[in-house]
Amino acid sequence: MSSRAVFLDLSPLEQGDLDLTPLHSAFSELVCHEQSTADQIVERLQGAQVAIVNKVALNADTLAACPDLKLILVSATGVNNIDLQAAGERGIVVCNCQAYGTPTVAQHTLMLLLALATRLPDYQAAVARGRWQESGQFCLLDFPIVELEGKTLGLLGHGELGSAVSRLAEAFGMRVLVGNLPGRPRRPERLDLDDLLPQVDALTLHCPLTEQTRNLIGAHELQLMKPNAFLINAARGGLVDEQALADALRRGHLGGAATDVLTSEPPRDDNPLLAPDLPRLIITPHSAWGSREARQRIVGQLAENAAAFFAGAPIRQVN
Ligand SMILES: NC(=O)C1=CN([C@@H]2O[C@H](COP(=O)(O)OP(=O)(O)OC[C@H]3O[C@@H](n4cnc5c(N)ncnc54)[C@H](O)[C@@H]3O)[C@@H](O)[C@H]2O)C=CC1
Ligand SMILES: O=C(O)C(=O)CO
Repeated sequence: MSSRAVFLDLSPLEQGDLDLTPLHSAFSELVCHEQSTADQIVERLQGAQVAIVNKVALNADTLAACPDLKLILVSATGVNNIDLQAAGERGIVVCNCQAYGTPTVAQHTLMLLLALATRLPDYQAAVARGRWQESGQFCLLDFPIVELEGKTLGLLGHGELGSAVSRLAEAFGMRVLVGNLPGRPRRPERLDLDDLLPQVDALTLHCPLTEQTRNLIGAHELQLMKPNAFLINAARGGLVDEQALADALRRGHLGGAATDVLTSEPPRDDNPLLAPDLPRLIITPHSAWGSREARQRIVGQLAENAAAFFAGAPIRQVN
């Protein structure tokens, strides 16, 4: 099989610091685009057997208009941007990258939890405003600090990243509880959401975005959480109802929230979580995965996935 591959959105992966040789060696021809808008996708994929995407959406109509396509390589773990069913119906194999950034994403998640517990953004802003010099004492303690040891962390998603976060949280002396997820077989050793939420001091999300997990955390779930609990989302924006979270923070219901992901990325200015008056909210720009080490592992996995597919034994196939 000839192997013409088109990478539709290389720019988030390649920041000028990677060795792309394995990727170029994996195909007879590789065309790379920095980014592709929705109306460029079909034209760019004409004659391509392989599409490589990170967050570009490949829906049923797009796939129908690309009859040569045999393989989609996702340069990420999350595959919610691909219509997996439509791909399967057309005999297109979809492979993702797995465990490529476990230390990087887990440290980011813990960083968000630590920043919430220690009120890092508030103290940093206070020092920048000159509050320390004015304080008349050696320290500034304007914002209550939470000790994590002995507190309970709830996990929704206990795969690669959830397990790594669990290990780090246990190293901080936290008790970890895992929740059952909609769309997955119920496991007796895990807690149903309504039982889990009132018990946790912090909740962190590490599951995929699917139709069943969309708005997993909405107004009802936020209300079940302790009024001083933390919510952390380094998985996918659609897992949390953003308006409900903004309302809860404004009411002072949560101790704080931190998110690395928003429902649409890049976000629009009218995203409810970008409102300037929201207290105790930390936002990072979907940067949790982005160490050079993690991005280089993605390059390696994309090349491995391509080689395995051409050898007739696909690996990391998700459909
Ligand atoms: N912010 C970032 O930079 C990154 C975000 N992610 C997100 O984190 C998510 C989790 O990544 P990993 O832990 O590596 O994945 P994983 O596949 O190892 O673990 C996923 C967890 O969710 C559960 N799960 C799987 N399919 C499900 C479904 N259909 N419905 C409900 N639950 C399901 C699994 O049981 C498992 O507990 C990814 O799907 C991705 O969306 C991943 C990497 C980087
Ligand atoms: O790997 C993922 O799912 C990410 O979101 C990073 O691209």
